[in-house]
Amino acid sequence: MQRLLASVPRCSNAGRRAVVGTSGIRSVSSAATRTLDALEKLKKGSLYKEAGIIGGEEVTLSKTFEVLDPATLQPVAQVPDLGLPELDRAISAASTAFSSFSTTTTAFERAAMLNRWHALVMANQDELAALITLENGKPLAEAKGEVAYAASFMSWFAGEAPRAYGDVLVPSVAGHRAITIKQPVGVVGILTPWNFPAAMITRKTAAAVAAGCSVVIKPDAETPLTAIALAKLALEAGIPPGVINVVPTKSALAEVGRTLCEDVRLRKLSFTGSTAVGQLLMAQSASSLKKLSFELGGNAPFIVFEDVDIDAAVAAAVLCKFRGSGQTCVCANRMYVHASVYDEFVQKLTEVVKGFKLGSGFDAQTTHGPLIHARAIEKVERHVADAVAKGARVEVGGERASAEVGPHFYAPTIVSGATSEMAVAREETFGPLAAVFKFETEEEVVRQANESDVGLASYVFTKNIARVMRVAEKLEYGMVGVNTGIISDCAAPFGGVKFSGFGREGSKYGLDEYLTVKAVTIGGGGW
Ligand SMILES: NC(=O)c1ccc[n+]([C@@H]2O[C@H](COP(=O)([O-])OP(=O)(O)OC[C@H]3O[C@@H](n4cnc5c(N)ncnc54)[C@H](O)[C@@H]3O)[C@@H](O)[C@H]2O)c1
Ligand SMILES: O=CCCC(=O)O
Repeated sequence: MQRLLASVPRCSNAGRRAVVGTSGIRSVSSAATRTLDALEKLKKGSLYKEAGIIGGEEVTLSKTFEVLDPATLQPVAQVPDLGLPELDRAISAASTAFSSFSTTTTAFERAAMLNRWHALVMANQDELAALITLENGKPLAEAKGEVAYAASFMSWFAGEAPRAYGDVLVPSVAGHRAITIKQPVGVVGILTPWNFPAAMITRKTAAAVAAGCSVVIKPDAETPLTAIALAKLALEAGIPPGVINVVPTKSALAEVGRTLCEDVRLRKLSFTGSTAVGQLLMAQSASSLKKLSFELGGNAPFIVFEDVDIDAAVAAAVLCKFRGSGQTCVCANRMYVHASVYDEFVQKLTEVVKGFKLGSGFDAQTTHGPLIHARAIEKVERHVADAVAKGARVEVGGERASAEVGPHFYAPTIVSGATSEMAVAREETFGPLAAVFKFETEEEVVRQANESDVGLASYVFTKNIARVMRVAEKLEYGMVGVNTGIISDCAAPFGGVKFSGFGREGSKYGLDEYLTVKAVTIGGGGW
């Protein structure tokens, strides 16, 4: 604690309110004190751990890496920087655990474990949310929502575990009988991003546990604390040691990533993150031919036709675009609005965004937190500058937030007059920039929406049911939200097409990612 306190940059104007830039967005600048208070409280609890988890044991190392609060850049933890020797131990522990877990537990027992894990996570919702806010920066209320979302995958897959049905087949060979059985795929490597420190882990891990697999999780180095806490609660819930292992690493990221791909003791890899890293992991997995599920980047179109309730479309756009300060893979990236309602939509959206309050996620007044790192800010800046240079108009924001708010804040921004020549049309911003495009016809907007190499989420707003079906069928995306900006649901399959990857998470399809189908053909007759 002393070590961390000593390196904290003290906020000279703690408690004062600031008005950000020219945008009129108000924010709060007592973040450093709030982070320290939260940290102190977390350290008194049982979930804050600076350790890897291997075979059920906490693993520490003298070599550590620093975890920062992105709102203030204060160090909030020193986590062991594990490397290949510890990864090897984790894979061994997972392999040993798999032998017994996959054969000696029934699906009902695994469901009971998942339900107990769910109960413990929800009982510790506040503490887990504080960990998420500490290392990711999202507002506490949003972090609490993420904890509930993360837990929903535990109860969902508890329900799915006993439903790993096989089939009775009708063989073409006389005298044969045949069935299929589904079996756990084996040890799974799980690589997760920083934007949902809890939910991206549980969406994969709960399905794996339901199927009877064991896992080795490599959390993002920006947000390892939540992963460690979840693994501790899994042990408390009775999930056997070695079934869930967590290997935090920073300096050995490339080697650990490569080993997770190449090691044949792992039979599956599940990754959520950027397309570029997904391509690297797929190439590295060629030699081991393991099963892969990749949920990669998006560039979501958000289409508003002229026949909608504009207030409802604006409310949905706000949630869809600015959740996590624009750092979710399903955030709207290109807003296409029909020419006849364009001005009204832009004006109403701008009014709402002007009311946002940037600041520490621990401040109850904060509506939007920081971006995760400097590269994220630079990308938003590049997209805004490019759009403005090509003729877009900044309606609100358009610049970094004032330094008083914090080093990683970008003012939530709306640009109108966006066109397909702009970088924001082709690349995912992954930040708080809403680019609004104008369109005239259904045909034109569907063509523009599909002019993307990725295909994760898409959104359509219209009251015309025939148009809903036409457009939903034509959109080259894995997910289509109709008259809603929120599509994330444990019951619905989550995943993309094209360069957004493959595989589906959550839903009745999510379990299959962790199972293999075996055909059992019985000859010999006698029946
Ligand atoms: N689909 C999502 O939920 C999601 C989440 C985070 C980031 N992204 C995408 O990534 C972009 C930028 O985010 P970023 O800067 O964190 O991206 P990044 O490509 O640097 O990292 C993404 C993830 O890949 C991991 N990673 C990086 N190199 C690796 C390697 N050699 N082996 C194994 N794992 C490796 C990182 O630890 C991180 O978890 C965004 O614009 C977005 O498109 C998507
Ligand atoms: O960012 C990736 C996941 C987003 C979600 O599950 O809502």
